[in-house]
Amino acid sequence: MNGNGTGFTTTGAGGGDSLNEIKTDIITLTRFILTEQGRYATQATGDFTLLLNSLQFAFKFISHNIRRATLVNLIGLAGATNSTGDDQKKLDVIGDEIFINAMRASGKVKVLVSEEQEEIIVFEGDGKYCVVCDPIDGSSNLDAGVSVGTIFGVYKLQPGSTGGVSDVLRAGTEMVAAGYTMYGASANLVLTTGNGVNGFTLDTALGEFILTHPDMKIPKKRSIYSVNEGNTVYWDKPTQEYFHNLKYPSEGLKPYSSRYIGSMVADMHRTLLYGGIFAYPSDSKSKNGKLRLLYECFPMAFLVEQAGGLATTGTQRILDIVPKHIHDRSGIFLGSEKEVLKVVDMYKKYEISA
Ligand SMILES: O=P(O)(O)OC[C@H]1O[C@](O)(COP(=O)(O)O)[C@@H](O)[C@@H]1O
Repeated sequence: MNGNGTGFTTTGAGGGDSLNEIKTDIITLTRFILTEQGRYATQATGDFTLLLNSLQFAFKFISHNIRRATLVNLIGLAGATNSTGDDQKKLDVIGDEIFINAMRASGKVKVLVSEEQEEIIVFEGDGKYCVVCDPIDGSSNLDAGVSVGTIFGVYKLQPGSTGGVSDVLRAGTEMVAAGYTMYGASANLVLTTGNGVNGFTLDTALGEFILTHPDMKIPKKRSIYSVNEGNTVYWDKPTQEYFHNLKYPSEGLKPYSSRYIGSMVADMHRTLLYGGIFAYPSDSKSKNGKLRLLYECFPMAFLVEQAGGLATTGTQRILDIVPKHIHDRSGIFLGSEKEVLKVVDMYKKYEISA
């Protein structure tokens, strides 16, 4: 067991490296999950490992198609809209199909929710997991080659259930695993099963996700904010004052830096690594946010909390919310603990309660 609690070394010390620095003792995702299941899941049946194997196959297949999209005319619109009214990109449809087929083929999934599907999908068989996903998050950036990603969350089927919407209309606190794969310079999978957060990088030559970021911890504070300021006029007073204070700090303090890619996975990957705060506040009139609770907010909130950060609406912990519909949306602020606590304090100052 070494200092980073994962039991694995990524620096080579004791990792059995051969003389010329070729890493010969690499930790693949499957090896990592098998060890983790062995350590945490007393009655590990291997079902979760098989589910994760199907998930990583879907990520590799989607990554492959995104990389060659311009070459094989997979760029542009598919000519249809999805369940929440967004124009579907061709890769939204391809990513969705790849994900659905992989989850069906795993034999371990009973219920699937996808951003691209109006209703839940209930698979044949005795799968005991429910998966919620956004197959291609940030797809509005695809044609510009900006990083996009797949976001997912996993619930256990409720005891005695034969698979229905009530298996997924549950608080985020009931999720047993969550993560995202970002398709950027490389494909990065960031995963939690409730025992911390670990990051893996796809080695396309080996076709394996390799542990490269063990035991990720988000910095407690960092002067970086990430929000679409074009929406400022729609924000409520606490949100407007909060971001105003970051840009016009009191005497002697430096203003925060602004970073916004417009692809939640990419903005969250940077926030997890560097710290700071990402937000998509709700509209003060409709009280509606843009990002979907089940397959965008919950998985990211689970990861951030497991990495030592916080996730809130401003007045409520994101993971405590119980959705009423599978495509419900919510306002969200998440990231470094000290940054998010300033948002909570601002809402308290305005006495705005949940
Ligand atoms: O363009 P906006 O309004 O800033 O919204 C950007 C946000 O919307 C999203 O693109 C929504 O995701 P989808 O692409 O999955 O619909 C997020 O990735 C991103 O954070």
